[in-house]
Amino acid sequence: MLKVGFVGWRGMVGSVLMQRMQEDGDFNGIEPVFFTTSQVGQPGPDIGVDVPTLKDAFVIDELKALDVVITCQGGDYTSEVYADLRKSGWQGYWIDAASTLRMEDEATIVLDPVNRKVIDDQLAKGAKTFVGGNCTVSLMLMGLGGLFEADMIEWMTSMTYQAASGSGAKHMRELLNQMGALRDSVGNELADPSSAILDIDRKVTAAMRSSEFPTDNFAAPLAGSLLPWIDTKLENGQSREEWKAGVESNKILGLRDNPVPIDGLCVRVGAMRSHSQAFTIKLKQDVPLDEIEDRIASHNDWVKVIANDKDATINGLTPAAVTGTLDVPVGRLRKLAMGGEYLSAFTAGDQLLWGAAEPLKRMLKILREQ
Ligand SMILES: NC(=O)C1=CN([C@@H]2O[C@H](COP(=O)(O)OP(=O)(O)OC[C@H]3O[C@@H](n4cnc5c(N)ncnc54)[C@H](OP(=O)(O)O)[C@@H]3O)[C@@H](O)[C@H]2O)C=CC1
Ligand SMILES: N[C@@H](CC(=O)OP(=O)(O)O)C(=O)O
Repeated sequence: MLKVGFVGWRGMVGSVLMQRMQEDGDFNGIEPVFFTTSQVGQPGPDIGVDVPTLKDAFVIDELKALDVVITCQGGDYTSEVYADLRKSGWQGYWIDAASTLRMEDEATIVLDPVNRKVIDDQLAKGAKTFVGGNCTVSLMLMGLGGLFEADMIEWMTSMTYQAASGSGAKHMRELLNQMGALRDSVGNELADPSSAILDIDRKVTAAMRSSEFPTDNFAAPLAGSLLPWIDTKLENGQSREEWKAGVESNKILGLRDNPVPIDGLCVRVGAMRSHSQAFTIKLKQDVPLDEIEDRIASHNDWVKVIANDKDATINGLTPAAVTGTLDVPVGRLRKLAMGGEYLSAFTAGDQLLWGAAEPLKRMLKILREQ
């Protein structure tokens, strides 16, 4: 029976992983061991079977006893522990949600509905380190996998609309507090249907710009606004989040020698949980729209083509519609005015599921099936 250690199980990604593993009975047939960086000796989570008390996630000898480590603890933890654990001679499987190791040669980025063959090839070569991809990258590939599989894309841009949850729990709370502060700043005016909208607008803008407005986490107003920068700046002017689109997608697809150029702008918006993206896709050829729709829809069990009309779009192609589901709707599919080789598309998906927890959960399953 595989002895599997879980680190970071009570964080946002980790909690979703626990929930999904319980739903699918994934704790049956493994020996789970739970770790912590802050609560050593406290009871482990309730997963329906007895588990030992929490172990210290920094003790290499405890980790060495495991066949598999799954960590959703974050990049700092990976940086602190991974190299020492490997140096100690540990030959187990490391499955990680953090970005730290993604572009390392020894790491395979996992998204098995898209790159099962790459994963199997790496396993056959003895690979032991498997990392989930960036959330927007994984969701883009789940949505457009059919076009990549058919080698139809010459280049593409991805313009993202990323939810507060991508930054963590504290940011989700801050977004709600910002929304509440804006609403409270005009409570009296909203109660009076005859109050002037320009007065409401002026007061809301003043509240947003006030030093009292809660911005400790985002460093700027997000509610009622947006933030066109995510993560740190690279020398070429890209944000790190934008850089990941090209390098991670091509690594996932195994296209290192002949990469598809993918670039765009990453924007934080006031959605709670679920990222959206708008794509401009330059096709290699002018392919009819119905063939494009068929290829997208038939790629995997979760992608759904949404008809390019208003009702279907606003009911099925939004963060509100997809949050908490594994669905990856793709819509707004139409040829752009630039010509028949230019395609637009829009997708939304729950970044805590396909964007984070689900690929890790499925990687553990792949290891168990070996
Ligand atoms: N958020 C996202 O959408 C995505 C995140 N990732 C990556 O996954 C990793 C983890 O991210 P995320 O889950 O957002 O991180 P969280 O901040 O939610 O959790 C990380 C750790 O914080 C500790 N912690 C401290 N206080 C609390 C509390 N009150 N409740 C829960 N946990 C607490 C826990 O460790 P302990 O029990 O040891 O104290 C927990 O494991 C990161 O590397 C991130 O980049 C990847 C894709 C998407
Ligand atoms: N950066 C993503 C979330 C995330 O954690 O990404 P990564 O796993 O690539 O660090 C966001 O802010 O929405």
